[in-house]
Amino acid sequence: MTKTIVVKIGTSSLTQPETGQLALSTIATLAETLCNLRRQGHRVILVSSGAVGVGCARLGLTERPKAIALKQAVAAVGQGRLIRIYDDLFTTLQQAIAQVLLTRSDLVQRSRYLNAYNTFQELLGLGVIPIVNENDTVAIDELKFGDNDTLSALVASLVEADWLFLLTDVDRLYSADPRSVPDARPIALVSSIKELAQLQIQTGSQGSQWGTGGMATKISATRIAIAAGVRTVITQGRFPRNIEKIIQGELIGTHFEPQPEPTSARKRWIAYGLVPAGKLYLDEGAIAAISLGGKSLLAAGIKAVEGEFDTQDAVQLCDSNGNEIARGLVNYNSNELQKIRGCHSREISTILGYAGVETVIHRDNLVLT
Ligand SMILES: Nc1ncnc2c1ncn2[C@@H]1O[C@H](COP(=O)(O)OP(=O)(O)O)[C@@H](O)[C@H]1O
Ligand SMILES: N[C@@H](CCC(=O)OP(=O)(O)O)C(=O)O
Repeated sequence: MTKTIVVKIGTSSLTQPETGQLALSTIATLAETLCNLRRQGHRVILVSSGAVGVGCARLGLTERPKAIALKQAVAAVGQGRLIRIYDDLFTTLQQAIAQVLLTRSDLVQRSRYLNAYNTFQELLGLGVIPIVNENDTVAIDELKFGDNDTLSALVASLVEADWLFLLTDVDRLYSADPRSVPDARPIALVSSIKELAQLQIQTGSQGSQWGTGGMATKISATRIAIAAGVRTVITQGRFPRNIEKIIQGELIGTHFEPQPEPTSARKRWIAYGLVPAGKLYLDEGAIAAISLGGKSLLAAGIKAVEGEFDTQDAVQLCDSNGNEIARGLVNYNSNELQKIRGCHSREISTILGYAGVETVIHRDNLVLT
């Protein structure tokens, strides 16, 4: 049966740790593996990091630049070389590829989100393997994916993939970073988002020398993917052939079971496509009503409002410690909410001087995260 498979490979797997030069044999084996999957009839998307790492190697820089403009310039050098190498390898294997460079704002606007969806469908329909990266050269700080783990999960969610493979330089997820905690416990299977939270994985502060987010971004990406119904696997990039073995049923790496009832496409867009413009801090009653009762959010349950936002913007809903519980589209802007927070819905028209809707966020526009 045809499956949609998204594979994300990180800089740490694409490059040699000592020299920063490309790990050519890994990339070639990855290309062969993805071509095999295509020949078996699967639809394949590759999310490839490496623009900054390859750009650094090309320019003789020995560490990842911190200054934004330099990083963007280096990414422009590296992305061209990276795609050239992929094109050479895939062309040898008679497989067409496409370069898809996305920015965060491509997913914010609903029309552009749907446009990205249509383009992926068209490419997959043509039998092409899209090779996706963040458009690092133009991405601005306030509006970027920041790491390709998140980008790959959003792409997997967008195309409703069956599988997401996060290829990295460790063989699986551990209870803590195995580099600094040698007796960290390996994890083979995580069967729900709840179990993932209960495991309380320690991720340290960052990843390998060239990687961006370390394991922390892989875990948050996994949450996005499994909520969208995508089976996710964290495994070692050095052995790309394992992807085929895993699809055939071998338990290699760490497997995350998808949520049985995935969140709807529109709610996924609200939760992960949009960038939240503010925060609403809720009282216990409101938290119980939205998370257990499936209710809409009313003004009475809002304790505090943070940020400046407009009607229909996305906001985060948090408990008093700032932990996010849900996201949603607001029916009032931040100025209005400052005035009506904590008030009963029937008081809204008196306070604002005009009649507004009863709910601050209707349950159809509210997603538990
Ligand atoms: N709990 C954990 N389990 C496994 N690896 C972890 C964990 N916490 C941190 N890490 C580190 O995350 C690194 C992989 O992340 P990163 O360098 O960003 O890779 P990539 O370039 O593949 O995205 C590993 O090298 C490992 O040291
Ligand atoms: N877009 C950046 C990669 C960002 C990123 O997430 O890197 P990595 O942690 O190696 O997957 C690049 O191409 O260098």
